[in-house]
This record gives sequence, structure tokens and C-alpha cells, in this order.
Amino acid sequence: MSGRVAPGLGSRIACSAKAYIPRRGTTSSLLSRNSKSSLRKHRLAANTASPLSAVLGPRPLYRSLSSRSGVHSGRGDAPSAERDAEQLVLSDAQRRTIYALSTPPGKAGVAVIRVSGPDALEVWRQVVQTRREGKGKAPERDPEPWKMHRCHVVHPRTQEVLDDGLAVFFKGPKSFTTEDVLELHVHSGRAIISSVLRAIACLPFCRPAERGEFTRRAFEGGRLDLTQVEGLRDLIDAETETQRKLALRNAEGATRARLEHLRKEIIQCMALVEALIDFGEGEDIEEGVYDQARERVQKLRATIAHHLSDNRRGEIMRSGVRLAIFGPPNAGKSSLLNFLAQREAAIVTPVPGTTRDILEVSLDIGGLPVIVADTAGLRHTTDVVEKIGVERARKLVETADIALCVLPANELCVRTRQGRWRLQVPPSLEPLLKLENNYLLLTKTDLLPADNPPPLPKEVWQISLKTGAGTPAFLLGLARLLRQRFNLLSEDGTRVEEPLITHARHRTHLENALGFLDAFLATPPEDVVPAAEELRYAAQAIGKISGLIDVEDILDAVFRDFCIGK
Ligand SMILES: Nc1nc2c(ncn2[C@@H]2O[C@H](COP(=O)(O)OP(=O)(O)OP(=O)(O)O)[C@@H](O)[C@H]2O)c(=O)[nH]1
Ligand SMILES: [K+]
Ligand SMILES: [Mg+2]
Repeated sequence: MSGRVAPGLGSRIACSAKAYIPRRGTTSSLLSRNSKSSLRKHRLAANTASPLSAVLGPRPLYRSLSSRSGVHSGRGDAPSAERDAEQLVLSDAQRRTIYALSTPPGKAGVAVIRVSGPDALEVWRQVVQTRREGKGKAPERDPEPWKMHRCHVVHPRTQEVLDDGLAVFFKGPKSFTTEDVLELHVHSGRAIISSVLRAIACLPFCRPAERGEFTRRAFEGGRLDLTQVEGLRDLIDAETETQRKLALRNAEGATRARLEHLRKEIIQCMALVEALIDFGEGEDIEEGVYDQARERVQKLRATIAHHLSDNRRGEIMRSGVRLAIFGPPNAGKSSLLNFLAQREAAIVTPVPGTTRDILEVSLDIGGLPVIVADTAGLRHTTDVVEKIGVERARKLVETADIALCVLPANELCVRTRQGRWRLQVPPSLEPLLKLENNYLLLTKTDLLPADNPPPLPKEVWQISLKTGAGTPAFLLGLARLLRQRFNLLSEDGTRVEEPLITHARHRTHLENALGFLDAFLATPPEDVVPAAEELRYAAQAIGKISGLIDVEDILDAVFRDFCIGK
């Protein structure tokens, strides 16, 4: 099965009708009947939805809706009442009961086969025989939900016992997908798993799940928003403590709540401006309403700008800090990589120009995910292959989150005429060393003259990979530096502000929102209608992060990376 999730589903999930109905007693009540109708007229002309459309009704926000009307895309393509009604009818094919192995295939103690959909209970009736049943016992009963049952898993046609295991039935909506869910816990072995899957496949109302389809149904059921879905995926992928913490926060809905707070605030500002459209300042409503809205938007703007200027901490933490090792040939770069990786990952020889390509190793340094890259020694060369390597190395250093310039101490320490020692950095490296994220590491300190050694700069790490001198201090210092720059905890263990943005996708939408807020602030006060529109777009941009609005285009991208059974 390809990476696509539930073909066709994406275009059919539209915002539910509820998502477009303002809650009673909120902003809508600010407007009189007349003003509402004139507003509506304006909107029809502008072919946009109500600015209040972003005010949400009670959950569930995401319904699995079938519609032939296709995608709502772009700015405010308001679904008509007819379309909404049509959307409430589910297509049977779409809502079929799905099943998949949810644990990795192979030999292990337990394998979990998950079934979700309207016929999950029927699947239970057909393949699960609880141990109290059998000859002469009471007839089959439906399971007590949310309780593990010891059972035989049987073939629905032949009644052959396939395995002895456990089964649990989750009654929707109190389940992962919000549908009825059945989990079969059987022994994990190739033959057992395939026989159980084949048995379920016999049932005409079931079909195999697509990648991420269980999670997608949880999203459609309103149980998870997109930031939670992403968090769940990151949680499964997490390899370090920091990644796990960050992902769990997203999965548990902390990001969802923070974004929702921002969005609601924008909507409230919008309601203030809206109220002016028909009343006009100084008429029925309070003086200074517009100024009040502007002031609040200015604050919001500052908050969003603050989140955006986070040095991409959240994104870097999620994907790993990209650390580049660079320097002249034979400086000991590959030796350093091997030391950090604790294995012979790169080739090390006394021949300058040994490394030509970029070699990356993922490591856990002080609890942080770090992708360490070894590069070709930087030097002028006529060798075609090495030239490409040097070019790649330069590019990598420029784009890395952090870079270590490795220099052999013995070669760079030169004696001046006055007999003093001086550190001489090759002029070709100077521009790279000036980059903000680059740090210096002197290696091969064992080769410095033993008698009267040159004084090395204190602020620069110095190590010998031959004797190990200086390596503990270097490792501690590197871990501290990484934590200072990227961690969620500061050095003294107190919590620093957690980055709101953990995905490039979030950043894009927040940047858009900021743009719309700026456009609002730049609009002259007399242009109330376009000003209100800018605020609506800003709210929509934030809604897109959670998937509240116009989600179709991003759904596939989010669910694609899940495995089948999740
Ligand atoms: N004495 C001493 N030798 C070292 C040290 N670190 C590395 N070397 C030696 O220096 C030589 C070059 O090491 P590499 O790790 O291949 O250096 P490199 O910077 O990766 O070299 P290129 O890939 O050719 O650019 C090897 O013979 C290493 O054994 C050290 O701390 N002390
Ligand atoms: K070398
Ligand atoms: Mg090398």
C-alpha cells in the first residue's frame, strides 16, 4: 500500500456544519437582525464566509462527513446549508470496519490486532469465544466493554481455534478512534498473525486499514486535533528524552490549548470590529471599541512574533540538532566522530583528504538528539571528487544548527620571532569561524612540545584523542552548550519557556497569521469591513494548525508517515 491515507477521504472531510455556527450568547448577539443581514449581503458580494464562522460550536469539531462537493480551499469558501446536510450522510464504503496488526510483525510475546468501525462488535461475535463458552455452556454474550477477556480466537467459518489469547472491546466513543474498537491480543508469530488476519478478512464488512487510518478516525471523531496527531507520531518516533517530552506535550493537547487561546482572542477582536460595521462608533455601542480591538491585536501580534523568534528550538529538538564537524584535512575530524559515536563509523588514516563525503551519525548527547556530521577536510584541491566533498562540507557548515571547527593544536601553534607561542588559524577558515553557531576545538594536544608547551586559549576546548586528555571536559561542555541553546530545561533544572512551534507547518501558518494581523493594523479605521476580514484570515491561519479549518490539503501530509495499524 502506498503512503496515501484513505484515498478520497481527505476531500470529503469538510468542516462540520457546527464549526460555522456561532455559539449562542457570543459575538452574534452583538449584532442586530438588520445589521446581520447587511453583513451577509456584504459577504455574499465578497464571496466569503461569515467572520463569525470561526467561532466554534461544541465538540466534536471534526465529523467524518461525506460530500460530493469536494474541497473547501482557500479563503472562506463557505459551505452552504444544503452542502452541510449532504455532508452529514456517511458513505458506507468509507465507514467500513477496518482492521490491522498494530504491533510490529515478527516473533514476540504478544501481537495486537486492532479492529475499528461500526461492525467491531460483530467481529467479536464471529471470531472471539470467551473461555466460559463452548459446549454445554450458556450461549454467547456480548462482551463487557473496556474489560480484558480470556478467549479463543476462532475462524468465523470453520470455528477452528487459531490461538488462545485476550480480547477487549472498547465501546465508542470511549475508544481511541471514537468508534467501536476491538483489540485481539494473540501470540506474536507469523502463522498466528496471518491466520487471524485472514479470518477477519473473510468477514465481508471488514477491510484492511490504510496507513494511519486509526489515528485519522480519531481525528475525524474530534478526539485529536492535528497537533495531537503530530505529537502522537513524534512520540512513536522519539529516540531521546527531550523528544519524548516535547511529543507528549503535543499529544496531550497542550499545544492545541495554546493555539486555541490565540485563535479565540483574535475572534474576540474580530467581533469588536464587526460590531462597528453596522452600528458605527458612537452610536449604539461603546466609544473606543476600535481602539480597544487595535490594542488587543497589537498584543496578540507581539505574542505571535515572540513565538516565531524562538530560534526554531522546538523544530530542532524534534528533528535533532544538526552538528557539523569541519576543519582542515587530517585535523582529526573523523577520529572525533568515531569518539563521539563510540565506534569506527568513519575511516581514519594519516592520509590528508581521507573523508570526502558527508557521514552522519545520530547520537544522544546529554539527552538531546544530535545528528553529528563528519565532512571532508577544507582545502584547495584539483581532485574532482574531493572538490565536490569540500563544497558539500562548506554548505553543510553554513546550514548546520551548530558547527565544531576542529584544528590540530600542534600545527597551528607557531612561535613568533619574540619566542612566544601564537595560535594561527588558516585564513580560509576565518569566515566560517565568524558564524554565530561555530565553536573551536583543538585536537592532538599530545603532539605539543612537552617542555614549555604553548599557552592555549582557555575558552577553546582542547583534547587529545590519543591520550584522552581533555575529553571529559569537552563532552560536558558540549552537552551543556547544546542544552543551553536547544533544551527545554535550563541548566539549573528550572523550566524555560517551552517552544510553541515544533513543526515547520506550524511556523508557516503562524507567519501567515502575523501577516494578516499586520494588514489589520495597517488598515485605516474607516475601512472596517476589510479590517474585519484580515482578522478572520488571521484566525483561520491559526485554525489550520489544529486542522479546524481547510484541513484537506494537509491531512495526507500529516497521516502519511504513520505505519499501518496506528
Ligand atoms: N597524536 C594524535 N593523533 C591523532 C589525534 N586525533 C587523530 N589523530 C590522527 O590523525 C590522523 C588523521 O585523523 P583523521 O581523523 O582521519 O583526520 P580527518 O580530519 O578526518 O582527516 P581528513 O578526513 O583527511 O580530512 C590519523 O592518523 C589519526 O590517528 C590525536 O588526538 N592525537
Ligand atoms: K585523514
Ligand atoms: Mg576524515
